[in-house]
Amino acid sequence: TLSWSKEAAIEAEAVASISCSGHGNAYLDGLLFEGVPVCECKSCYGGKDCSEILPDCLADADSGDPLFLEPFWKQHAASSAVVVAGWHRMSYRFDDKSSIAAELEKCIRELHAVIGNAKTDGRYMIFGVGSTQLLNGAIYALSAEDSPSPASVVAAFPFYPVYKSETEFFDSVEFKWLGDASLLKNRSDSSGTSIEFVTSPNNPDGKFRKPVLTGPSAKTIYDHAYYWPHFSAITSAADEDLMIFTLSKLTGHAGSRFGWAFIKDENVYTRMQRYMTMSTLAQSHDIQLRTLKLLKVVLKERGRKLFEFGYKTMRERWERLSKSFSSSKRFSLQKLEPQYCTYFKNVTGPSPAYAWIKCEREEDQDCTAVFQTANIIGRPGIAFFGGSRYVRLSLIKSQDDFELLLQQINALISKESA
Ligand SMILES: C=C(NCc1c(COP(=O)(O)O)cnc(C)c1O)C(=O)O
Repeated sequence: TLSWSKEAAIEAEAVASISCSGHGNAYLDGLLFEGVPVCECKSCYGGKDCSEILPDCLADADSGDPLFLEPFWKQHAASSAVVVAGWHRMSYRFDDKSSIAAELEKCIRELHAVIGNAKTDGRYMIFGVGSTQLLNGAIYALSAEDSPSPASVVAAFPFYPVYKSETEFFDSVEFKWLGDASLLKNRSDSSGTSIEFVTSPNNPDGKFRKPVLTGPSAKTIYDHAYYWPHFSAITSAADEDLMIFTLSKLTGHAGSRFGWAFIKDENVYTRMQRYMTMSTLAQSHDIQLRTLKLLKVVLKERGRKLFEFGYKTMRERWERLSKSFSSSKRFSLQKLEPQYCTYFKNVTGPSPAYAWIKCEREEDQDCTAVFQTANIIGRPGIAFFGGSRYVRLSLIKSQDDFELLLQQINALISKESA
């Protein structure tokens, strides 16, 4: 029979039972009104129980907030919840003096083996506060301390903007943001070390990528945030010296801030460890416990439940979006091909996290503005160094968000024939 944990379970279920009309949630740490947490409504819904649709609401497709997976976790409420004892792992370190939970490390390695998206043997693991922290940790780790000139940090256009903004923010003598990887394509090897971010599949266009730069002084950080069956066919197991993944795009728990890296070279690992120690000392024990609980759900039936749900959701969204754009001459979507997926053991159709839209008309120089006039908020193409003729629309938010986005897109495209 339950004893000390009963109160926590009762409290959690009481809050979960507050109805927000399916268009919002009440949370244990939510704002209290008359002692009860209020409903926090999804965008474009309001009222005490989120039952009111706000008039003339904008379709916000700016952020890659992965709420498309929330329904899955509600369907798996019992197996994905965890009660955290007040005395849970209070020490800075685990008993074996490491900063990462051995069971969680084992579970993550097993997950990659089951999905077949990465080789993890013979590699060290580091946990980070989101992969955001690991990205700069990797830059620091790959920049040589004794080099006469700073390492040049690059990425092929279009690329995830944080690579530039984070590298410039952590302004260092050891590394400098340079820009497009092609700038260094034909350089002589004497021009120092380059560190290239390779995002595969890519954000914003979902395409598979290889490094632009090769050779002994070209180092590469593989960002595989989206290399999961929700968004991409698994074509082979990534087998690189430095690979980064994030819980945000695997389970959708962006707010938990948990990412991990696999590193082959011991010196690079040691330097990255030093970066993590200097920046956050260690990764939260609370989030490691929760991540373990979530990944045990993912691993049930070799990931089938989560990835069938994720892929089905994203595939259907892409099919509906592609159908809408097929009748447009004004806008075009990125071209993605079906691929054989070694995980589903079948050919799977494109299901990218983002639409990377080009405005084809001569006069539509500012594509973001064109969508803004149609009450659609996208992320400007210039943010990815893809040019102002492009705009990125997030396809991974909630179903409410996607339905409103599609409604506004259909209205915009229908005006072409008017
Ligand atoms: C949320 C968004 N990107 C997250 C992201 C991240 C950061 O994810 P974390 O939540 O910090 O683990 C890392 N790498 C790539 C390629 C990403 O796209 C976005 O592009 O809107």
